[in-house]
This record gives sequence, structure tokens and C-alpha cells, in this order.
Amino acid sequence: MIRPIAITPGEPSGIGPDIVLQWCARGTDRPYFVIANLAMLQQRAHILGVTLELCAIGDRPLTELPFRVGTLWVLDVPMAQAVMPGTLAVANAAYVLATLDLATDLALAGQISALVTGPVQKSIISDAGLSFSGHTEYLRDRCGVEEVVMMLATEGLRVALVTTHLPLSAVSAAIDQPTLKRVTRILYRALIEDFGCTAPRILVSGLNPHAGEGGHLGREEIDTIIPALAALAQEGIATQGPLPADTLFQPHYLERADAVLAMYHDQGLPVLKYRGFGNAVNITLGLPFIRTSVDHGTALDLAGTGQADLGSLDVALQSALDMAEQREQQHA
Ligand SMILES: NC(=O)c1ccc[n+]([C@@H]2O[C@H](COP(=O)([O-])OP(=O)(O)OC[C@H]3O[C@@H](n4cnc5c(N)ncnc54)[C@H](O)[C@@H]3O)[C@@H](O)[C@H]2O)c1
Ligand SMILES: N[C@H](C(=O)O)[C@H](O)COP(=O)(O)O
Repeated sequence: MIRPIAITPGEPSGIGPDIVLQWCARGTDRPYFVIANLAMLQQRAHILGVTLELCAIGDRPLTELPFRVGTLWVLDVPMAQAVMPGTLAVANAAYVLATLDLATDLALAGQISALVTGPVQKSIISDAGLSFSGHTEYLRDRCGVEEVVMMLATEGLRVALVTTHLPLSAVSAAIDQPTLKRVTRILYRALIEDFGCTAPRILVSGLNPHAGEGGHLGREEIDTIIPALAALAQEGIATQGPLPADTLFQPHYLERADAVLAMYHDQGLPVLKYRGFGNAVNITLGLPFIRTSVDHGTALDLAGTGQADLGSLDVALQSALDMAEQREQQHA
């Protein structure tokens, strides 16, 4: 039996609480529990007509929780003000981070085997004056690790990113050889350890149109990407690239690859989401614990309606479970 898996539903006025409640109401006895405000979940369950026994964990040891169909265990986190689905409240931004902090502490203490996160509204957390650009960066900093990698995966395609949540104008400066090498090493190791690839095949995109067109459309490929990939090859990490990003996402390349490493968020993720939105998982590679997430945002327009699709949460929960079981078997 693996250690429990924590779920943080994320922004309380978004669809995060809805999808968590609706998914759990389908019936599961796997060791998932939720870190959130109990009263908010009870209110949302009532709005949605979800029948689920919501039980406060209180002081009970997580390892002794009786996980059973029809019951959802909740680690109750105080919240500043009552929630209206679809309406953001700056006052509740600190609560969202408190759920992540608690989950991180439990993960670092070895009390949970994985963390599955629901969507957060980055803007409201920033509006509250709290420093936050995404779970990926927040968990990296909170765990004190230098580098992590955002990778989204759907059936037949994995896309990892060199840079994550930063303005497009800052992307080029953020891509240097040390960063590119660290990111590629993390991706390579994860493909072996968590995804069963014996000799990972990674396609690396260029940054500029046509991968720089021999330096006529930008020099990042020549000055940074090619030398970094050459150095990685010397370490035994073979990659293919830099390839023009507009043509690398085609079967000819993808059927012989385990992952694509894109240079920035909107170079890689639109392709991934076009292929698998609603059925993809976001995984943070390089953390000291497993973290998976949904592929979508807070969808405020759907909160409290019961219309949100549960597909990505399903994939995120299953991926976390699979990775946790595999890691615990490896260490048994
Ligand atoms: N994992 C995360 O924490 C995460 C991921 C992506 C975006 N976000 C955040 O979410 C906020 C809103 O972002 P956005 O509007 O770009 O994206 P969004 O995913 O919230 O919404 C885009 C569109 O997809 C629909 N949609 C999203 N999830 C759905 C679901 N489960 N079922 C059915 N339809 C769904 C929405 O109704 C909307 O029409 C932003 O603050 C963004 O940063 C968070
Ligand atoms: N970049 C992610 C996506 O588009 O799906 C999303 O913003 C979530 O990122 P974090 O996991 O860092 O919050």
C-alpha cells in the first residue's frame, strides 16, 4: 500500500473544487485525500448535488485513514471569506498558497507519496501582493532546488519546456547553456526513471523561426543551443536538434521520440493542448516528490455548474498513482 496522495483543489472560486468532488463521488478507495477548506467543499458539494461524506482528518495520522468509496478525507485549511463560485476574492489568495505549503511540508516529511494540484488563478495571487508565477516555480523555490522542468503529457506526446512562466520578451535571455543543460538532464533522467525509456530520444526545438536559418533569423541556436547539446552529447545524453519548431511536431519526428523539449511555454503547449486538452497531465520533473496537475485553468465560467470535464484530473490522479507505485516498488 502506497502512502497517501494529497490533492489541492486550487482556486476555491474556480472549477478545482467541483472536479475534485465530482471525481471522488464516482467512487474510489485509493488513498487520495484533500487539503482545502472543509466548509467551502461542503458548500460546493451542496451546490453540485454531490453525495460524498466529507470527513475532517484532524489529528489522525494520514497512514491510518480508512480510505473507502463514498468518503473523502479533508485536511481543513482556514479561509478568509466565504466563496461564491466564479467570483475571485483577493482575500482568499493566501489560503491557496497555504494549501500548497502544507502539501509541500507533508511531501518533504515523507508523509505523502505525491501531490496532485488543481488549477490556481495566478493573477489573483499576484493581485494580493504575493509572489507567484505558477506551481512549478513556487514548489521549486519552496523545496530549495535550483531547477525543475514543466512537462505536459498526453497520449502519444510529451512536451517539456526550457522556460516556463515569463514574458516573451524575457525568454531569449533566460535560455543560456547552463539552464539548457540542467533542464535536459532532468528530462533525460525522468524519462528513464519514471517513464521507462531505456535510451531517451529527445527532440529539441530551436528558438527562432526555422531554428535561426543559419544565423540569419537569430543567433541563439548557434551561440547557445548547439554548443549545449554538443556538451550534453559528451555526457552521453544524445538529443536531436535544434529543429525548427513549426515542423518538428509531425509524425515523421514524433513517432521516433520520447519527448519534445520546447524553448518556451507558447511554443510547446498549444500543440500539446491541441492534441490532448482535457486528457493531459502536467508533471513537475526534478522536485524531491511527485507532483502532477490538470492541464487546464480555473474556468471561472464553469465553476459551480457541474459542467467541467473531469478528464484531465483523472489523468493527473492516475499518473500520480502510477508514478508513486513505481517509485515505492523501486525503493522497497
Ligand atoms: N494548473 C494550473 O494551475 C493552471 C493551468 C492553466 C491555467 N491556469 C490559470 O487559470 C486561469 C484561467 O486561464 P485560462 O482562461 O487561460 O484557461 P482555462 O483553462 O481556465 O479556460 C480556457 C477555456 O477552457 C474551458 N475549460 C477549462 N477547463 C475545462 C474543463 N475541465 N472542462 C470544460 N471546459 C474547460 C474554460 O471554460 C474556458 O472556456 C489563469 O489564471 C491561468 O493562469 C492554471
Ligand atoms: N503552464 C501550465 C499550463 O498551461 O497548463 C499552467 O499554467 C500551470 O502551471 P503550473 O503547474 O506551474 O501552475
